Amino acid sequence: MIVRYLSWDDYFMAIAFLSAERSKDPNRQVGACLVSESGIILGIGYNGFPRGCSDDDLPWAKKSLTGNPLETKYPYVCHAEVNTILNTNHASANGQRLYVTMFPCNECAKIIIQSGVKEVIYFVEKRLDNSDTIYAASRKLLSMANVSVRKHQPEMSQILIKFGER
Ligand SMILES: O=c1[nH]c(=O)n([C@H]2C[C@H](O)[C@@H](COP(=O)(O)O)O2)cc1CO
Ligand SMILES: [Zn+2]
Repeated sequence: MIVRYLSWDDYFMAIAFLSAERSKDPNRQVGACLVSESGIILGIGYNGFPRGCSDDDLPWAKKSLTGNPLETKYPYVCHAEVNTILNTNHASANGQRLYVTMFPCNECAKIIIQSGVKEVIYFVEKRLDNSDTIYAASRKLLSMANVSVRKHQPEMSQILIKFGER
């Protein structure tokens, strides 16, 4: 019998996808998975409001009806990459890889670089509104800091998880 098993890249990207499912952002769920050089998972995260800051008290809106930016999610939300790096359950080590469902913004790129991540593997490059500068700056910083960047090439087109007896 041939066993169908996941490649390492599909495995870690699938974990980033699964983690994204935890996000309460109604417009965009982002997930990430930080992996050591030897393939040990160091951290997992998704976009959400900071710990102790309730979704009941903060807005998920992209735009404010009154034009007040404090009535949108942007000043409050923690990006998936930042949560993942901060949630790491292990001392930092060389050669870390970060799997992300979406190409990181420039603010995340700074944190990725400073935390010692050596490679970013992303699934999609989404253009957010007026965001060209953000992604150009991100690419520039990652390249200057010698952080490799590559787009994930899935081997499996879908992974189905069924709860039940195995
Ligand atoms: O690098 C990122 N990582 C990340 O987690 N996000 C999150 C923050 C927001 O909750 C959401 C972006 O929302 P929107 O696409 O509606 O503007 O994605 C956004 C970026 C920007 O690329
Ligand atoms: Zn970001």
